[in-house]
Amino acid sequence: MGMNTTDIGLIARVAHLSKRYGTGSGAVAALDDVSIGIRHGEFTAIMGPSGSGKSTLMHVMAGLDTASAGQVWLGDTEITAMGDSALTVLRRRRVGFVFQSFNLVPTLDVLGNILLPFELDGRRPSAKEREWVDHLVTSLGLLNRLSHRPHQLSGGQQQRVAIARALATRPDLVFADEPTGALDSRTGREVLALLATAARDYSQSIAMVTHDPIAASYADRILFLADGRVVDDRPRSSAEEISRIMLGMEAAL
Ligand SMILES: Nc1ncnc2c1ncn2[C@@H]1O[C@H](COP(=O)(O)OP(=O)(O)OP(=O)(O)O)[C@@H](O)[C@H]1O
Repeated sequence: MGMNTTDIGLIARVAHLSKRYGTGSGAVAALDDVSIGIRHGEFTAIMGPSGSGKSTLMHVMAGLDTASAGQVWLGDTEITAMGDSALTVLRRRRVGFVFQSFNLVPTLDVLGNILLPFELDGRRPSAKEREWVDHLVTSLGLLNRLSHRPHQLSGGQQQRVAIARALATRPDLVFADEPTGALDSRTGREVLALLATAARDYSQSIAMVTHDPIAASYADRILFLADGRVVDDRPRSSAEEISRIMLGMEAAL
């Protein structure tokens, strides 16, 4: 309890986290006493069968949903103690998101979408931040697409824009929710390789929710959820090993 989250190499942490939906006999325990840490600079996959609580865990960790019990920290900030408006500011400044559906603003061009987090924070990027954005644009292969609108881009290109936007402010933690769910398998692998590179080269902490063993095989670490509980915690594993663990979990349900 005395140790700060960041002192122990964690960028986020949850302790005895529970989330119930509904009341009485219709109540569902989406999360049941979950305690985990997300390590700084790692690409962490959160896996589990449908209904195991993956999305709920991500939403509560990102301050998008409230906990029924337990605590959540982002860095040394306990977000379970914060109100809605403080959480909105924290999400804007310290968290990035990559969604299955890309969630780009259709009326903004690529550059406008990438710079949106600064816009929403009511400021312009500093010279250093603009340099970083230029670097991201180049390394993600978006340089000759900057004035295009999202509908003029392929799915893979749209997801690369979403990744650039998520990394633009160098957030403490990027949450990726089934980021390859809408992509063909080759494009999906490219996107996963980009996320893995962001963790390796930029020490970007990433937490990715997925039910796809191939996607999880790109992660440095894999947390397995079943029935709202953490049931396994593995270092980088092959898609075959991950599939075996998942099959074992489903057989046990
Ligand atoms: N808003 C809600 N109201 C009631 N029950 C909910 C709500 N959201 C989730 N649940 C329930 O909580 C449990 C966990 O759901 P969650 O969406 O977190 O699972 P998941 O692992 O992300 O599933 P999937 O892979 O299918 O998206 C499920 O039993 C689900 O039905």
